[in-house]
Amino acid sequence: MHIRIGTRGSKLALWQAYYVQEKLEKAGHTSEIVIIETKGDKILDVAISKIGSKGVFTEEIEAQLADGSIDIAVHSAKDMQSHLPEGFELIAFSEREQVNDVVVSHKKDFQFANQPMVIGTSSTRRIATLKHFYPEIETVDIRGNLQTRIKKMEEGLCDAILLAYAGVHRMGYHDKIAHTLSTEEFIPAVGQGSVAIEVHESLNQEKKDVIRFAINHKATENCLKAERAYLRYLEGGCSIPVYGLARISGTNIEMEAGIISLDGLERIALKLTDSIANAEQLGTLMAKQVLASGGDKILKEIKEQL
Ligand SMILES: NCc1[nH]cc(CCC(=O)O)c1CC(=O)O
Repeated sequence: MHIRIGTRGSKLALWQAYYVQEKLEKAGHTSEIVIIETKGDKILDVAISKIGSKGVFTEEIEAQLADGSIDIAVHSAKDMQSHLPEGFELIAFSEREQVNDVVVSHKKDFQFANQPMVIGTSSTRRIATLKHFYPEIETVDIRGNLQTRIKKMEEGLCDAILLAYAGVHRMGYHDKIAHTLSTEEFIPAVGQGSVAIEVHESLNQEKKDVIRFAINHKATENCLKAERAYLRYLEGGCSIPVYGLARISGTNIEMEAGIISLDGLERIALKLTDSIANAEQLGTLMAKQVLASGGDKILKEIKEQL
């Protein structure tokens, strides 16, 4: 079968598209990559929260899925909204790689610790978590793709930056990893480390099946079902510091998730377990318990502040 793969043109997005292409090829399918520029790629100097975060990196891609110009779109799973627009669905999740956030530094003798230093990150989740566990550390806003961020750091903006291991690994910057953050403190963003395949419901079923068979990793899919159900119930957009990580343990799924106030003072992190078959219910139950444990108040405050 021949599959047309739509993707953004950033280096990370292209890595993901080639990764999917390779998996399709191994399963005996040919494919081509179609690069699509989105509004989010064109507007570089305005904070995403100001353009309205919904769909700025996906609208143009979804238009091509809907009219059949492309068969699938490839995304970082963690960048996908918890509610997709009507008619779109995620049909596969690639095997998740190491989920941790990492500290990347250009300084040879860099030591990550709770002592004065400047760390670059624009993620509200990472900023609040640093404030909670490492109050001595100062943060500075840093934007752009990985290459741009590393350049800004080397030019002196900060001592180190916080990134997802997955992106650092995909871009080949292992040698700059100074420290791997524990998932106990830095619970990652929902979906971190997996690549998601989006289609329009009109795509023919045989193609959907073939693509799912070539790319989907069942254990990752179950974990992401729980995590995305959690995010969906909270209606947390990407600028809200909620986190959630599910892992398979035998026939069970173990989930750790919560929310943190923007100043880092109030942090909720709960653990729940259920059987794999109840992955989605587990995510929803987690959201209800996080809200009931004070998360509702934190979420309300965050929405007022952002
Ligand atoms: N928010 C941007 C983004 N989207 C996906 C990744 C990395 C790859 C992944 O986690 O799947 C990153 C960079 C980062 O957070 O450091």
